[in-house]
Amino acid sequence: MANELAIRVENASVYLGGREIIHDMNWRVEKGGRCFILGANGAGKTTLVKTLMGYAWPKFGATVEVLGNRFGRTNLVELRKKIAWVSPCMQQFTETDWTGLEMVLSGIDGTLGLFRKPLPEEVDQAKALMKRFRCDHLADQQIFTMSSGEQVKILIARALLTRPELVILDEPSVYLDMAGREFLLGEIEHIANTLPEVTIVFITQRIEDILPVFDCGMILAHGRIVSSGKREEILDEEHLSSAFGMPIKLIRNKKGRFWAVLE
Ligand SMILES: Nc1ncnc2c1ncn2[C@@H]1O[C@H](COP(=O)(O)OP(=O)(O)OP(=O)(O)O)[C@@H](O)[C@H]1O
Repeated sequence: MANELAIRVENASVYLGGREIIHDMNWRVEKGGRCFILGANGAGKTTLVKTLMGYAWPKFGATVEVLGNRFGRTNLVELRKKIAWVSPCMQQFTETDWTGLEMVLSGIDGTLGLFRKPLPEEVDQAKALMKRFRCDHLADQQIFTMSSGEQVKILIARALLTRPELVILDEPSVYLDMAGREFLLGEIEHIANTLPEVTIVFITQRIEDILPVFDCGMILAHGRIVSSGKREEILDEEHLSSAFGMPIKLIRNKKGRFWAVLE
């Protein structure tokens, strides 16, 4: 029997501002999969995520199915509660007087903001997650006063509070310094190793961020999948040089991570 799918996208072309941004995309991710999307600026990564969230729609004739829910026949508000999307662009919603703890707690109902009094056990869970991501000292600090890296940690803690079935990490390390990034990647690896039932999509423009636990993926360029499949097969110099439009050499470290250097 075929494995169940968490994501099924077929014949999807997405237009924004009158321009075709995603071109006739076909993509599948199995439930419990750990999948990466690598692409340069403007490749279409965020547009693809917006399509999965139902914020952007492909033209007629496409199929988008997420966690078994076929778009056009499903309640997107309910579906979004099962998806944790962590994106630096969410920070535009954080310019408020919410504190770190309130922001994390808003994850309970998948809303940006608190619309009910949380239960004591929900507060405990939120505090435990903040501790795990080393941002518990930010509980009473207003979000807009935090650094970008601190905000990202808060957003990740918030995302996990929803107990999601699908986690989309949209360039989560982009604002972090080197130590912060390595800490975050370690936590992501831990999540990937301890929550086998959760599907994780990791989006990045940095090759070195793709941990070996993300064993399959795609390289996206100009709204098209230029290669997809097993991590080891597609992260090669030829594919990467073509996707980023420059000659790239790869160095592989002992833990199986790749580092790009210019030729
Ligand atoms: N609302 C919009 N209207 C018109 N064009 C858009 C819109 N949103 C995105 N685009 C264009 O679509 C292309 C892909 O953008 P997208 O944000 O999906 O790329 P990305 O891979 O996420 O890039 P980055 O790594 O820079 O965030 C870009 O050329 C962008 O200008």
